[in-house]
Amino acid sequence: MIRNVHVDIDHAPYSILIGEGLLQSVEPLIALLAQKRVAIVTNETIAPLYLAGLVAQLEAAGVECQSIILPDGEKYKTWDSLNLIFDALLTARAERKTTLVALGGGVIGDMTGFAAAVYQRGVPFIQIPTTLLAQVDSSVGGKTAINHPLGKNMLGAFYQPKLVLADLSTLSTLPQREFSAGMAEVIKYGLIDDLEFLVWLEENMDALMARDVDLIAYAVERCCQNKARIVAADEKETGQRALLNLGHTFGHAIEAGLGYGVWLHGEAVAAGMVLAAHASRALGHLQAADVDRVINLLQRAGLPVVSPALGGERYKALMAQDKKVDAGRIKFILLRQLGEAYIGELPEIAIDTALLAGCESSK
Ligand SMILES: NC(=O)c1ccc[n+]([C@@H]2O[C@H](COP(=O)([O-])OP(=O)(O)OC[C@H]3O[C@@H](n4cnc5c(N)ncnc54)[C@H](O)[C@@H]3O)[C@@H](O)[C@H]2O)c1
Ligand SMILES: O=C(O)C(=O)C[C@@H](O)[C@H](O)[C@H](O)COP(=O)(O)O
Ligand SMILES: [Zn+2]
Repeated sequence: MIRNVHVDIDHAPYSILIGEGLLQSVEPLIALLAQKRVAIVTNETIAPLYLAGLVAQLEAAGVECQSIILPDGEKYKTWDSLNLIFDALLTARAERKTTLVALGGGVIGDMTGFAAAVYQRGVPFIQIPTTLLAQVDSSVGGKTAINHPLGKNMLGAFYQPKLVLADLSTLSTLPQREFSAGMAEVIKYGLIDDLEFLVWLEENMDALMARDVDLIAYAVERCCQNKARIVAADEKETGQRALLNLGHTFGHAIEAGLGYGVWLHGEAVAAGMVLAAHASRALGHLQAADVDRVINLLQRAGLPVVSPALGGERYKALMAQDKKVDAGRIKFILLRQLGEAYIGELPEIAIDTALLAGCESSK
């Protein structure tokens, strides 16, 4: 069964196709090519698993394929890696109608999308997400970026793909730690504005973590529906799209503070959502039992719920770089109740209370 979620952005609508074995029949991808030529961007881990099969199918359909294989890891989400893509495209004389195909997780997707936005001022691109995180979140919505040592995803562009092809079968090779990381973003959707889904996740988390394929398919579809709705209403994050940043103000500080790749993005978001829950409790919105519910669900997904002891001043300095900062004031995504997030500010005392409650002791 192929599930199809439509992303209804006026100037750039597209489909998210979700199903098992989609990489075995890539006709929908071929149908969208502006010329019979693609450059597939992937990494050293994914290439041996899925690249040859994809290339064989495309070549059988007469599509000329260039493969660009990058080093693997969040620490390579950099200008240097982006330049490797540009060098390869220019050397091969890739043209304006050549489609870039991102085959991989969020790191590959974010960098390929950015390269596509910039190469010859914009070429088509297609997402083939191969991690749970990429299938439920990063391949959808057109946020593309690289990191800077001073801040996460600081350089990038909004640039939508022409198609997202989420083959659930690729998750069979995904390590459990990475699967857990993706589950953090899944839980995020429930917390933001989908209480019914949050309850469903509480009921089904053990089966999801045991990789029940039907449940995973439903979760991926539900997350994509939620993200598509939010992104279609606010493509460039002038307002409500920022809700998708729940846990990220703290989480990005953890990623940059520890060094990119030490904690996975999803792990940092999980611990960051716990800090956001503690902060929401400090404001009087959540009860202790609500915070425990968040912690319990994340733990059942194999995720960290205690943040590293970077120190309050370091957290605040890193969060002061957040993209949601407005006139020097940090905007946080907070919870009015479970399933209802809002954009707000935090008094210093609430930040301190949250960090005290949610960080490892520095002793
Ligand atoms: N653009 C967005 O809206 C958005 C949303 C969420 C996260 N992100 C970004 O996404 C990145 C995290 O993405 P991620 O969690 O996918 O990490 P990732 O891209 O680093 O992939 C995780 C690991 O799994 C490996 N891998 C990928 N697919 C595999 C498969 N099928 N089998 C075996 N191994 C596989 C990768 O090589 C890597 O080692 C972060 O940089 C984050 O900032 C972007
Ligand atoms: O799509 C969005 O919008 C998100 O915020 C999704 C997040 O999960 C993702 O990590 C995103 O890259 C964070 O955005 P940023 O603008 O804070 O870098
Ligand atoms: Zn994220």
